[in-house]
Amino acid sequence: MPIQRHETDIPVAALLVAAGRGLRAGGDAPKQYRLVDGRSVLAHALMPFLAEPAIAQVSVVIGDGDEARYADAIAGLDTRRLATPTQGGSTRQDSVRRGLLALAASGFDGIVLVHDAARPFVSPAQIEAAIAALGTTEIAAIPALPVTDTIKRTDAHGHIAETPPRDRLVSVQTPQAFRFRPLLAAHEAAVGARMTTFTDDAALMEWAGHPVATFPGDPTNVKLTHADDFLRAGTRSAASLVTRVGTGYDVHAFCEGDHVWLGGIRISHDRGVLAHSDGDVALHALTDALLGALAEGDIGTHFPPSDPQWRGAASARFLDFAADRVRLRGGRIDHLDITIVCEAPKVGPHRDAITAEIAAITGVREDQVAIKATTSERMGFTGRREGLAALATATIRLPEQE
Ligand SMILES: Nc1ccn([C@@H]2O[C@H](COP(=O)(O)OP(=O)(O)OP(=O)(O)O)[C@@H](O)[C@H]2O)c(=O)n1
Ligand SMILES: C[C@](O)(CO)[C@H](O)COP(=O)(O)O
Repeated sequence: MPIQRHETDIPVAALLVAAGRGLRAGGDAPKQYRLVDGRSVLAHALMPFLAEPAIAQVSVVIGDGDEARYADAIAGLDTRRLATPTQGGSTRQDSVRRGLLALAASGFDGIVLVHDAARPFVSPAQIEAAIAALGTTEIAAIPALPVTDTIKRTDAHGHIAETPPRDRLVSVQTPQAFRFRPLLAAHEAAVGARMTTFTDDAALMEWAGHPVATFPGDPTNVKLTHADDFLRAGTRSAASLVTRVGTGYDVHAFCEGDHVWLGGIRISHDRGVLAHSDGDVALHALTDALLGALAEGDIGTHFPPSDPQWRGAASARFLDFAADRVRLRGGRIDHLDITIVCEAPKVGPHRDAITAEIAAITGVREDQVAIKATTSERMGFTGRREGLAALATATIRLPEQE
């Protein structure tokens, strides 16, 4: 697994706490496992962390008995940087502490981003802002938003006791960024001092005497807390993403050989294909379709044929890159449609395997992948069995603000 580093070369880990019971939200399952726009809240929250190149490791803290729900939630995600989940505690504070201890046991040290699984709308920009805000000098940095309502403190009878001046009040969110060792030490010290009612990790760091910096939060990065939040979440999620469609086309000529690669599958054939990479026309067309939907150039822009490192490369790498770009931009893939044009080899017997392979590479369900094939009725270069062609269409959704 390639471990990518923060620009200061300090390893960065993300810790998502998902062990709460969601009592205020109600429902049949803890809120992080409920679906918003076809995906669990936890999957929404995880995806931008899994796609962030600066993050080397993502750990999730889950509730006792939630193992099957967790397995369902992460199915189809890119789990290469996802650690085995840790069992949480009875409070958020205890769950974070347990997650930190598991990270320490794995030998981790560096920067940790602590995020609520109940905040599914976290953007790649907020994750990058958290890392940047910590920079090389801060110990803690948290996203903060100025409050727009007047905030009051009440007494035990519900009467107003105080109206603090609003100009310095902020409401804070996650992801909160910390130097790992001081955060773990603060958590351990708090347990030792029986200080167990902190509602965020920054409050723990304040208690331990550390300065906590702020950076601008994101009003859309709400925490789903009450049942009504789910009604608003469905609307927000659908409204904030716009549909983009991209198309791709690729051809390769046959040459001497005994197999071709099609849709990530090696198929025995009496010809090979002339290509710099493995010559998989289906994956090349699909990569271009995704890059087209993103308006981020084409396969040659990112993987120039003049670059020797791509000689013989598995085209799954190109497709994986394009699918990661969608996630990194906070988007999602809705549908992938491919038509392969050739007289031979026959695609039908391999359709299911190709579908499964493309779904696995791109992190979508198999029912979001359509594989079709046709001959060109013996006309043209495919009809004369001189080569293979593929066309692809990718439908994705991207955040509107982009
Ligand atoms: N024992 C706990 C309690 C909370 N959390 C996590 O901390 C985040 C913020 O907590 P909150 O919104 O309070 O979630 P719940 O505790 O699940 O909600 P409730 O208080 O309504 O039961 C959530 O991602 C939640 O899963 C956790 O990991 N372990
Ligand atoms: C961490 C947090 O999301 C920051 O706003 C918040 O404090 C969590 O509070 P809760 O009591 O767990 O809902």
